[in-house]
Amino acid sequence: MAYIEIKHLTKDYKKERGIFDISLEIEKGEVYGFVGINGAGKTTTIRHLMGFIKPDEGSVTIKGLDASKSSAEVKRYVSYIPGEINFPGNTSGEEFLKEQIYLSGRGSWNRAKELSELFQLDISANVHAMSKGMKQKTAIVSALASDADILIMDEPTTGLDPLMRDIFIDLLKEEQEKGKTIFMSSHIFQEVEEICDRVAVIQKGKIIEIVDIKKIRYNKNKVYRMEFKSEADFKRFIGLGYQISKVKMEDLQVFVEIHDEQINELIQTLKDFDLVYFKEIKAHFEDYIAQVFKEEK
Ligand SMILES: Nc1ncnc2c1ncn2[C@@H]1O[C@H](COP(=O)(O)OP(=O)(O)OP(=O)(O)O)[C@@H](O)[C@H]1O
Repeated sequence: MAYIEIKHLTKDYKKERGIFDISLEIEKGEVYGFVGINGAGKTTTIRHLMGFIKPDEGSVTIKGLDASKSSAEVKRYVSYIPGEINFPGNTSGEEFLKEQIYLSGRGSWNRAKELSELFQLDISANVHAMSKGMKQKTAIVSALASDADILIMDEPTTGLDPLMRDIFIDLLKEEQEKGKTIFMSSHIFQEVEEICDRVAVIQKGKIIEIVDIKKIRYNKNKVYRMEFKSEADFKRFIGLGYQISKVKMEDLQVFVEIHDEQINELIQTLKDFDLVYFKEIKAHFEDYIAQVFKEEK
């Protein structure tokens, strides 16, 4: 059984709003991304994982426990960062962090202090007087200091500046090395590509694609872009029958799609041509997803 198992999860808010028949399996130690545009259904799904809402249909189990029926027990293993942070009580950041460690019965204050320094977070400030970014950092420090087995995070990088986002991403990589299981939503494709093993894409409440990031990173089908010196060479190359994904006539440029095994043959062929340049176009999750969204429309 998967560590986190979402089975046919449905919450119908009517007028095509909500989530519909979502099934995902997240394995132990996996960093799993959940991406989609605003209103796609990320928060609704995550709130089911935390047992905050009951599904109309389907189920969520975490370590075999029903997230809805055994929500208190599930919380013993899970640290959660909500999308909208509203701190209870009228305390300082420090008091809040200490209280969370006390209430959850796990984690360490030393680690919380260390993380606060890393994020340059002033924990003497009252949680209600904190800026959006400070609140986000406090929630992140609390989640990471708790040393939970599973991290569930709803758009955790919202409100962080690029430097802080990098620090956060590095910390997640450390958590992953410790064997933690991470499920995070995001609308920033670049960050999920950087740290996730797999990514599910949600659109209008439905999963439209589950992407194995390694397959994009180590895809054996590559795209090469080349520019020819003369129009004659440009035309002659096009006539050779290679799989051409795009041409830019005015620049005499050609984009060729080719499998790694054929690359030597292509290079041999090109010896007979005058080129301005030849380079590989790196495939990114963002491009891949743009294509998926285009096909879905
Ligand atoms: N309690 C609710 N009652 C009615 N509709 C709701 C409720 N909660 C969410 N929705 C609707 O369900 C859809 C999914 O919302 P959700 O908040 O899960 O999306 P999201 O992907 O998290 O978006 P965002 O990135 O904007 O937070 C939206 O159309 C939203 O308006």
